[in-house]
Amino acid sequence: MIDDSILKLANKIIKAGSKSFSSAIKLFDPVIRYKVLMLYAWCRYCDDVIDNQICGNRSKFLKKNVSMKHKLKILRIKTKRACIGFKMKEPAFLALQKIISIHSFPVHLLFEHLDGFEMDVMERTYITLDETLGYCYHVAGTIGLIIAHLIGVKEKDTLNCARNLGIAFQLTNISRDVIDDFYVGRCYLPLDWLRNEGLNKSNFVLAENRKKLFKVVTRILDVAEFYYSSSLVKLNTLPLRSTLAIVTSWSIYREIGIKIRKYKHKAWNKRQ
Ligand SMILES: Nc1ncnc2c1ncn2[C@@H]1O[C@H](COP(=O)(O)OP(=O)(O)OP(=O)(O)O)[C@@H](O)[C@H]1O
Ligand SMILES: CC(C)=CCC/C(C)=C/CC/C(C)=C/CC/C(C)=C/COP(=O)(O)OP(=O)(O)O
Ligand SMILES: [Mn+2]
Repeated sequence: MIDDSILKLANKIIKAGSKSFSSAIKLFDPVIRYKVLMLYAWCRYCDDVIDNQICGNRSKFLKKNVSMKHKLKILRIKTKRACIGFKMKEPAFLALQKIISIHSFPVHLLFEHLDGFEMDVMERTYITLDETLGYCYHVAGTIGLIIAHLIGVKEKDTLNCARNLGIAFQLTNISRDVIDDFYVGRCYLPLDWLRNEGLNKSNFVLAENRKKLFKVVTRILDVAEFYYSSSLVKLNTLPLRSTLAIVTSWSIYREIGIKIRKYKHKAWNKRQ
């Protein structure tokens, strides 16, 4: 069942794509780790295709001419084909088929995840916190739900904890990457909250506005705290190694937010 070549590649991808997650994943038991690695390979591939990157790294070698809309359409078609058993070529879709062949989970969550990419492709702006949370659900809450299914979670309350952890991670990710995201035309901060500080989606990035930006980001981190704490409620119902892996990723990623609070308006001078 465990196909070595795909496993080796997936390990390389998560090491390049995320120091944070590649360390925590080691604590899962081998079978769950394999499934989560396969899922990461698909997620990272989709994110890289849409962002025109390789493992999260901007790459000058990638061609820029294909429209993001077209790339998203292809991702949806290939994911659908992988789900219904087509013979796939790319490792990301072979990895996805590995999961589907050993563990059934609601595959509609894969398409809800891609719906989050559609918001990026449409260069969506987010007026209220609710709209920002909707984006977080699609790009990360769905991943939490899939991982919970892969761990064997069935219980609704526990699935909600997994969804909430994904949302907490994404709120942290938004806070960490707010300046970098601006330079690729993205702002996930609620425009209402920027307006409260006299900012807008064009000037929040200016050096003279960093202290005001930090006030908005602190509010986002406070919301993330709500999701971090609500994600722990049902952790004790999971197998021990899964709890260990999740608590480790919980602390590592949440630490990024603690560093942002510590460095305040200087938090974006280097990557936390
Ligand atoms: N200064 C930066 N600005 C934007 N992206 C960066 C920067 N440094 C690293 N990255 C991207 O983040 C990814 C991992 O980089 P790095 O190892 O520094 O952070 P990380 O701890 O892995 O982040 P994560 O929170 O994703 O685990 C890479 O995909 C890289 O492209
Ligand atoms: C609590 C229970 C029952 C289960 C836990 C379920 C899990 C592990 C939920 C977390 C899901 C998850 C890992 C979502 C992705 C979050 C996220 C912000 C990913 C971004 O990846 P990075 O590599 O950090 O970001 P970049 O793409 O910006 O580099
Ligand atoms: Mn990363």
